[in-house]
Amino acid sequence: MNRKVSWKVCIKGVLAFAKPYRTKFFVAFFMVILSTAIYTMNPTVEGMVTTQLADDAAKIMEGIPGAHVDFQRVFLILTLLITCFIVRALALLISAFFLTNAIQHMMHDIRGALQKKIQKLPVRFFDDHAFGDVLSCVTNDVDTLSNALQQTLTKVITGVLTFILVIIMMFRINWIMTLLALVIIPLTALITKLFVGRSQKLFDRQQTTVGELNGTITELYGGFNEIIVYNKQEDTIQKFEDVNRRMRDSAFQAQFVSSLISPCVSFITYVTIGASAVVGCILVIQGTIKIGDLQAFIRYIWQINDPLSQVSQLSAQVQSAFAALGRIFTMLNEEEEDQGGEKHVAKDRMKGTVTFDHVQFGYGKDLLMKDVNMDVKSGQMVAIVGPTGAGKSTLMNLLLRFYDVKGGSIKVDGVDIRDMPREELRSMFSLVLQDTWLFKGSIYENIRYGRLDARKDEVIGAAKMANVHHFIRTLSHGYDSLINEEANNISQGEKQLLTIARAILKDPQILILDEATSSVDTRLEKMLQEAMQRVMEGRTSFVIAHRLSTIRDADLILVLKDGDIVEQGTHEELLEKKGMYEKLYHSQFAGQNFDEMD
Ligand SMILES: Nc1ncnc2c1ncn2[C@@H]1O[C@H](COP(=O)(O)OP(=O)(O)OP(=O)(O)O)[C@@H](O)[C@H]1O
Repeated sequence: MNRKVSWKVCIKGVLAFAKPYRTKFFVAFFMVILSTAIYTMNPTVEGMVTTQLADDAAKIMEGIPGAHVDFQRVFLILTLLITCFIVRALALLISAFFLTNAIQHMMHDIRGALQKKIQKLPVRFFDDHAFGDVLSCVTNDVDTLSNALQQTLTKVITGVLTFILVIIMMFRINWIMTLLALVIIPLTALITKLFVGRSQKLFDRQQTTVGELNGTITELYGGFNEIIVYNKQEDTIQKFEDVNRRMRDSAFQAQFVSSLISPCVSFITYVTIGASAVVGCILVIQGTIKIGDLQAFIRYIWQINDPLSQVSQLSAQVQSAFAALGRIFTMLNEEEEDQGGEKHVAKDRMKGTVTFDHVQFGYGKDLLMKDVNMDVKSGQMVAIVGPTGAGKSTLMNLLLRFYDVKGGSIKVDGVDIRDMPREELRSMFSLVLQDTWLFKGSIYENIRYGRLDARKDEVIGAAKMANVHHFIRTLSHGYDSLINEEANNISQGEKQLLTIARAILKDPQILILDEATSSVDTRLEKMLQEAMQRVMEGRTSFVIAHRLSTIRDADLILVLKDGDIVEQGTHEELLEKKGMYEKLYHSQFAGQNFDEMD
């Protein structure tokens, strides 16, 4: 997902999420500043001890009467030093607590906002956004942002502050030595630029190989059974080995080149320290600076080296954090599905009549449906047949207002569905699809999803009507048996029976059924047929049909081809017409399904 909103929007957005926790952020950053200030003070205080001891020793050596080591002053400075350490440790602790607390609350809010947003997105959003992309936005991108705020932000603030304070402290000691030591900055920058440029390319290659490795693993594990059946284990190992080897080589090169930065920067630092020590010693001998100042100065060179050596790593983290920020706020600024009109259908007038009036529709610029008309009375059963890609699912997508018509209108109980609140429209429907959706939870919860306020006896009643009660009873935990995340611990037909029970429980005015294909055994197929007959009783139903048995009794059969209804009528009427339906009908005796026909 690419960023479609400006940085201004992103920054404003992130600040809005941070606002409720501003006091915590303020305390955390104040503590970070305090700890950095103490950190840069330490070398000077340590230097004071050395200077004191050196001065006292010199006086004793010179034999000055009364000369002695001033332990009282030494202890005073050491106490100051220890106090600094304690205060710094406390400041770091407090800042970590408040920062983590504020950031995790903020991430919780961002994840919640993303989830709310996804629920409000129009179905068409998922036509051009991969599911993986959306998933990665809610998980990976929020994680990247969290890490960036948690670690990178503190490191950047500490680094910049340390850099400024250390330079001030160095100038305070001696400006000549400082100018000499500052050579370290352009040299480090040069080395970093040189290596980062190279390692960035290698890291990109490593990332691409990681993507390939993921793809290969998904493909291989996803097709586990097929691979075994086709005896392709050896090929599989070979294929994996190939990507794995490339992964090893690219990871090695990337890591090796980037690991060179640190020793090179350290080398420059050592040379600078050596040079500073020589100049420093001369200045100490001349009496321009104290010995403790020299010691402090060398410690400062180390302190300045720290943020410098982290620049490349930090800049990569900052870049990926900004990329994540861009994706998050692009998602949060996506256009939501409008909630529909204000026209309500009174509860007692909800009958489930459906009219398509000169409907035109296309997913893109071209029209798939040019002129679709139908009139379905309350309680009628409508069968929809046609070859694959004819537009059967599209017809249902329009009825549920997943997409809006481009011409004409669709009316439910006499009201144009665009004038109805979407929620009200959808509350009139139940869906039973081939591609069943069950969630991780008990069977009871899965059926009750149809109507959350249903009593236990109503859930059991629905299961009985759906022919699935007996099956549930055979499970060791009955209605409390758990369905796992992939719902692969029960069969396809049983899953569909459960979704029928869910649909029955909802007691909708209109039902959309995608008839099961031949993937279930004869016994289950019979149970499914029975259950479907029961759920259809007394309500308007649309059945995307694949077999004859369902079609014969339908009140209306719609024959679709290339998006349009080419024939409609009852089974007998359509047979008499001797048109496409008759052709499809006879082809079924030859063993084909309707949707396999052209
Ligand atoms: N989200 C979409 N975006 C673009 N085109 C789509 C989309 N969904 C379906 N189509 C296209 O619209 C046409 C009708 O598809 P539809 O899924 O309605 O057919 P169908 O009759 O239900 O087919 P099947 O029996 O295979 O499920 C097809 O050409 C399909 O490729």
